[in-house]
Amino acid sequence: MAEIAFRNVGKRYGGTVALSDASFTIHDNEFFCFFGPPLSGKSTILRLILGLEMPDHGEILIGGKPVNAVSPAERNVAMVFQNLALFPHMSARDNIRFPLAERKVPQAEIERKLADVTAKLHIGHILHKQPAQLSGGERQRVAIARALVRDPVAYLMDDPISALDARLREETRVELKRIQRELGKTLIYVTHDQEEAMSVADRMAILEAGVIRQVGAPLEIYDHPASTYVARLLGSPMMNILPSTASGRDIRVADGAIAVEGLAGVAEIAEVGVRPEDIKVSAWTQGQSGTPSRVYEVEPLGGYTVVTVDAGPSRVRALMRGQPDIRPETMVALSCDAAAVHLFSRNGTALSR
Ligand SMILES: Nc1ncnc2c1ncn2[C@@H]1O[C@H](COP(=O)(O)OP(=O)(O)OP(=O)(O)O)[C@@H](O)[C@H]1O
Repeated sequence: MAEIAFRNVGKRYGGTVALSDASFTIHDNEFFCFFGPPLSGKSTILRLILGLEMPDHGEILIGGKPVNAVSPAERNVAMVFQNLALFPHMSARDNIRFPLAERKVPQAEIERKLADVTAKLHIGHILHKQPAQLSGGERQRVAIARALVRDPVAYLMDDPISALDARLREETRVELKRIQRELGKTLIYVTHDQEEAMSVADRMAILEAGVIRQVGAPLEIYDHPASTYVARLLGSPMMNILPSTASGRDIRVADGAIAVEGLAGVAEIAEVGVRPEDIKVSAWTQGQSGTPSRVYEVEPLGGYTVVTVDAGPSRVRALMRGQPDIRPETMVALSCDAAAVHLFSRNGTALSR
């Protein structure tokens, strides 16, 4: 059992709060991501799990047992190096054997573990190669094999693919997800890339300045962000957060520039959120009811198009499929289904209706 849990864990460095009263549980065999902007506390969490840092307060549990007083070696969680670095002068085989040879594990046991992990990761045919002769995906499998050979209860990765170019990053994250599924081991993963977090994680925790703001499955958080902070972090283009005014129970969004049929509000509402893919854009025709808006810019991206519109006091982005016939400076009508609208209070927390 490799469930990893934090109970009210806090960590300061001098006057800086790196992690504030964090509580979460990472389940066994889960691909769990920590996601947040730079300096939000992601690496601090990994160092606390590894035992490289001690919490100021709170309890860390691995497999149900408190480990605050347990040394890093005895915790048996493995860190996969940043950018999946391998020793360049060693073959894949020697790279994988290294952590065991270093610990003076008997030769026969090294060979047995090597055979086991190579079979699991399907890399038997590349063991003789040097890292420079391997593809990005193969290097990744070898780097993971080197971490796994110790048979850790969980393995940790700190922004492991951030230095790769965009295309290789996309390939690598698919590969990572597949490897984790095949191995069925707990993988704890740090990234500052929202698309990467969404694509790989079974569940994720979103951080802001040392505070965990929301924990859940990526799509659950995407569909039900608990705050404007979280809403803005997930999705590209990001969610439009728009001022709203309520008259009675009716809500006017962006001074009426976005028509939302049947949207009923709650008293505390201050802002509404609408995802770009939920905004409908249609050409404005003279004499039509509602409020026209001017198209500010159009970005054709092939499979879809981003249309930026000056809607009342706000600039709104809409994501449209394909290549619609919409030009800059023309007038359009904007609308949205009531069900797709998120309501937020003045302090940015989500309101239920
Ligand atoms: N050893 C340290 N000494 C002093 N302050 C530290 C130390 N390690 C982290 N911090 C501070 O703690 C906070 C959290 O840092 P942390 O490295 O955990 O963030 P992060 O989200 O991993 O950032 P990044 O994405 O840039 O790696 C930051 O304000 C950082 O400056």
